Amino acid sequence: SLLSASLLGIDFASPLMNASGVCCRYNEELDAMLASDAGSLITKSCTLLPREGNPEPRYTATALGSINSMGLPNEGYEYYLDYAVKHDYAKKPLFMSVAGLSLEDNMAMLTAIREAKLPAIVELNLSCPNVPGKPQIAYDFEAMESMLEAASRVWAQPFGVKMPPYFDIAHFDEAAAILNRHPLVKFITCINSIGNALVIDIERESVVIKPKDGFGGIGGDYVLPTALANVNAFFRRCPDKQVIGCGGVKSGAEVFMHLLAGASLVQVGTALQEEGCGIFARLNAELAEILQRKGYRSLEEVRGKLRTL
Ligand SMILES: O=C(O)c1[nH]c(=O)[nH]c(=O)c1I
Repeated sequence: SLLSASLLGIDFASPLMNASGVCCRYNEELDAMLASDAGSLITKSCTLLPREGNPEPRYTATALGSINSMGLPNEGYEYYLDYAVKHDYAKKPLFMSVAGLSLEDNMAMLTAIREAKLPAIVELNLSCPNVPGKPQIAYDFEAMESMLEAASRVWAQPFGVKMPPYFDIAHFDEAAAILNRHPLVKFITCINSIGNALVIDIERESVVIKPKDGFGGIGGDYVLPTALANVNAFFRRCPDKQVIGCGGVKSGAEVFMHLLAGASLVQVGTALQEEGCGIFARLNAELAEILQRKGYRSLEEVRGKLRTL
């Protein structure tokens, strides 16, 4: 149909899904995603053991988006593996986000998930910005290379990566070259939040989240142009891979922008957190209206068709 999409040869009724971290920590949230009009769903990034995460308040919405320093709160990988074992893959595809605190933890989780022999799609999170003392992997190119080499060896089947935003053409070039050296990396999700921003409330003359003196990753309107640039930069540099767009989606228009930039699927974070799962019916309808108005009959016809001047 008009909104059909595919990734790794798997079919999706809609290109839309949640961004990992939103509406996906607990079974009830994942079931709400399953019942929604999203084409697929992804679990909260998981660690070997359950984590409470950072002290609250650790998420705040603003007029232009959101700021968070959650600190990787999750139920531990076995909780999400249980969900993946029970999931009905004929209903809609399921992604698992993995964000171990070390290379060894990631290998242990990937081994356990591999041994479960499930059709779940793995998105390896290389960009968690809020674990104090842990620099995010994708800003350390040697660490990223090592992680991808180990994950390719251990997982030994297609997977994807969740990337932070880059802001320098030389960094797009180097990161893409590393990803292109790992053929099992079949999709790239761009972007994670823009890390370590600071939101100030002038009434209280204060920061708005407790962890890290108020420093946190931002999402929403703040990040849309950066997200589109990262989607298009990796789409241009990685012709053998697919790109999942994430960042600044709140209407059909931004979904359409991500598709033009090269996205195969599109994730929704801040707007989902604020509006709830009903957003997917609205976004599907708004996207369909744009496609019909412009005479497109499939997402294929739009993907990567961004014109330059
Ligand atoms: O603080 C978090 O839990 C978090 N927050 C984000 O904005 N992105 C991430 O990948 C993660 I793992």
